Amino acid sequence: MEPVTPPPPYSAQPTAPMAQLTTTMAQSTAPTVQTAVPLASPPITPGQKLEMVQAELEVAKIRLRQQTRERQGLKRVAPSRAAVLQRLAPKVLRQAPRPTLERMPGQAPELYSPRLDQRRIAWNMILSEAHTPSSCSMASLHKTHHYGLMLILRAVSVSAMHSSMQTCIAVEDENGDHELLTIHDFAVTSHPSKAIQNGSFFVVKEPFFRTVLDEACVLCIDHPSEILFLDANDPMLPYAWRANVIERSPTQWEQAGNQALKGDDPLEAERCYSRALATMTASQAKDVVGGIVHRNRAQARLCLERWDGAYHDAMAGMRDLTTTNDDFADFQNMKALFRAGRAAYELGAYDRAHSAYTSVTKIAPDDIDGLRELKRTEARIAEQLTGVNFWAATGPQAHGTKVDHADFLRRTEARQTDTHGRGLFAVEAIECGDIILSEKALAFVPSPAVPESFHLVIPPAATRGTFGTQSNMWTAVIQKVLANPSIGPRLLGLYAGPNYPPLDSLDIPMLDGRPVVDIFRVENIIEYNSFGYAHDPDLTSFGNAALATPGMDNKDGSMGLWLHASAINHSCLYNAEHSFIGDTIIFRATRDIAKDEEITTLYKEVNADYETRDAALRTWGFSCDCKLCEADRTCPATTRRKYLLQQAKEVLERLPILNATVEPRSVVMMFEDLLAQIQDTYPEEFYRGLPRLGLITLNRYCAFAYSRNNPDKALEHALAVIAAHGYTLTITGEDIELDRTNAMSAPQVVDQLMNVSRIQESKGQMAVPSGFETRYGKLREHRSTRA
Ligand SMILES: C[S@@+](CC[C@H](N)C(=O)[O-])C[C@H]1O[C@@H](n2cnc3c(N)ncnc32)[C@H](O)[C@@H]1O
Repeated sequence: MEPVTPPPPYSAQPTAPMAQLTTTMAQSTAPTVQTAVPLASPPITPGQKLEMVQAELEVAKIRLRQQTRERQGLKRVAPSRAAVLQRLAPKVLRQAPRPTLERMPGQAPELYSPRLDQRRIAWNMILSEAHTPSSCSMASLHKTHHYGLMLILRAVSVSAMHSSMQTCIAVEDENGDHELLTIHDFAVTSHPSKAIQNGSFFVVKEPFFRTVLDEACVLCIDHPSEILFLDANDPMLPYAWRANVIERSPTQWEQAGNQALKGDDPLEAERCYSRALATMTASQAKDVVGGIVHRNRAQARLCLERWDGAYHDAMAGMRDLTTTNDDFADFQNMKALFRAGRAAYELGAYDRAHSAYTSVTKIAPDDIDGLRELKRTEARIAEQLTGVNFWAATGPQAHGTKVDHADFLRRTEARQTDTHGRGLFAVEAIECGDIILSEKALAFVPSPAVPESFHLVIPPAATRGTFGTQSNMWTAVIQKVLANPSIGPRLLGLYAGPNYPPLDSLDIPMLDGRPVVDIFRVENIIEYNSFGYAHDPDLTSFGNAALATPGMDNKDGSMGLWLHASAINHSCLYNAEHSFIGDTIIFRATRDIAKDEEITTLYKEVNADYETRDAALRTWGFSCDCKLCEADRTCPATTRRKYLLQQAKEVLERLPILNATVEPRSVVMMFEDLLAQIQDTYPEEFYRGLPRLGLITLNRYCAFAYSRNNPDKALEHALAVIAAHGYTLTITGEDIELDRTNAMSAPQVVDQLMNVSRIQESKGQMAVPSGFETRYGKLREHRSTRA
């Protein structure tokens, strides 16, 4: 079978030995950056980081282009083994402690992200040109190299760290040609030894070289499915390499698996159990010993968080009770059911978990563990219908990073929109303030433990680099989907940017027993769909901000990917606002939402200046067509407003100096004058009923300035802040009505509403506590609950 889309890096004409490949394509892997900053240096701001990232990107690309020109079309001369090992040596020496590539249960995500040498500001990696994974099985490939072909290689060194996300190792082929091989860490994670050992054998499917900055060319593997490890006695190996290993019996493999499981090595245990099953006949696999091996492999897979496989193994490990009726068989089935229940629970398949635990309680009605798990699962099933009250009794802070609650998604569904791709729609009316949905992340990564250091991943053709938490997210998502291919259809159904049209089939194909995942598509999915935790806890409307790191931008701070919520499109006049509790995202309605109305949210804080706002949204590949953007685009005064807003910004920056040198009253008068001019740039025919964002900041300042000695003026400016957010406040006698149709909720609105209430109280007009105050009280910490 030929690959559907020929990957660009392959040379068109395969030749014989590895040594004769030519370098025709500019593929690159940069060396790790040597920029050293002393440990005690002050923290680097996101802005400075971005500058460094851009500078590095430019330097790397210039050097790369130059070297590519020099090498274009050159016949490759195979380096000697000594030369290859010499190239590898410095990497081995400077190697930082390798991460544990497989995350163990209960281990916090940051512990398995690569630990960084703190003296380095960045570990960078320039990617290959994006290409699809090989779609060929081993049996369909010829035993040599390049497109349609494969290489069989032997490692001749220990592996070293090539970049923050790549391993490299010296290899040889059966002709005795030597090369350096770089492997994306994703591809190594499922290898039993967790790193490639000296002397190990493997097949590389459709291999290619890429040019690197400091070391001629290297063979490279990006997609995890393109490397397959072979046993020492595999018949595919050249005769001279093959070891005379005596094959173990199924029972011996099973015992080796048990030993590994006891020794806390679930990866090796899984490999041994798989070998035990592979060496059994079909009928053996179904009998008692086969059942034991399946159940044990289920346990190993639970430890590896391979829930899909764990569930199937556990179910395969069930003994048929119609033919056997003894206590031991019951005991074995309870084991299988507990394992199936746990795997299903972790996958969020609560109906399957419920059925497993119900069966447990049928076998042993008084089993405490069975009853507890059944109750827990029933609570999750109820939450899917009713939602979760995260604030009940203990409050949001009580939930850890990994929230043990079910998703609440039934009020919304994804549908096709006319112009924005898929969108999320309400299937029932939702009241202002109500929870629209809550969802656990497919993958969640907290901000790096060492914020001063960061990964930098640079696709060579792109103008953007990926850094910070986002590169850790990439690893987390790939690991999750490799371990649980059943997630594939929901993940691959997400928008992946303009270069990745929707797939015909969303199932993850299996080839040679391994899931085939296109890591470049997944990287784009993360880029377009993940949410970053707000970096300013003060701007977080509700939920806990513990995972947000002040001073970090989204790419550096905690972030996650939510499959259902990813269908939500942007609108500056949004009707939903999100926050986070642990790894759960929660959307609430900021106004009443009608049945069948589209749910929209803010992708980026809305800037009063249209050009700035539009530029930010264009990074997602669109221009917003909400009424506010439409007004800003067509209103002739938008340019003048930009000029005035710049003036206001400059004045505000000079505020401390002004306050010290000028009579405060004159500053306020200057602001009022500017406000009047900005107000003129919002003609009523364009902005009726819409927010006027350029009026917010200065009105807030004036409301504050007047709050001590001029309650009427303070009230006027407080009401102006509320109106500038798009709220229409109508006061008729004692009735106050707030029209939220085009409003933008914000903590400042809550502040100003409370200001209004205070001012009225000071004027002797006592407000009757209602709504917000009866629900949340008057305490300042509750200001975070939005209007
Ligand atoms: C997280 S996805 C949202 C779901 C997406 N529409 C889909 O089809 O799956 C983000 C992408 O949706 C599109 N999008 C979101 N809001 C939009 C808007 N207001 N106008 C046009 N496209 C929008 C953009 O292509 C953006 O990169």
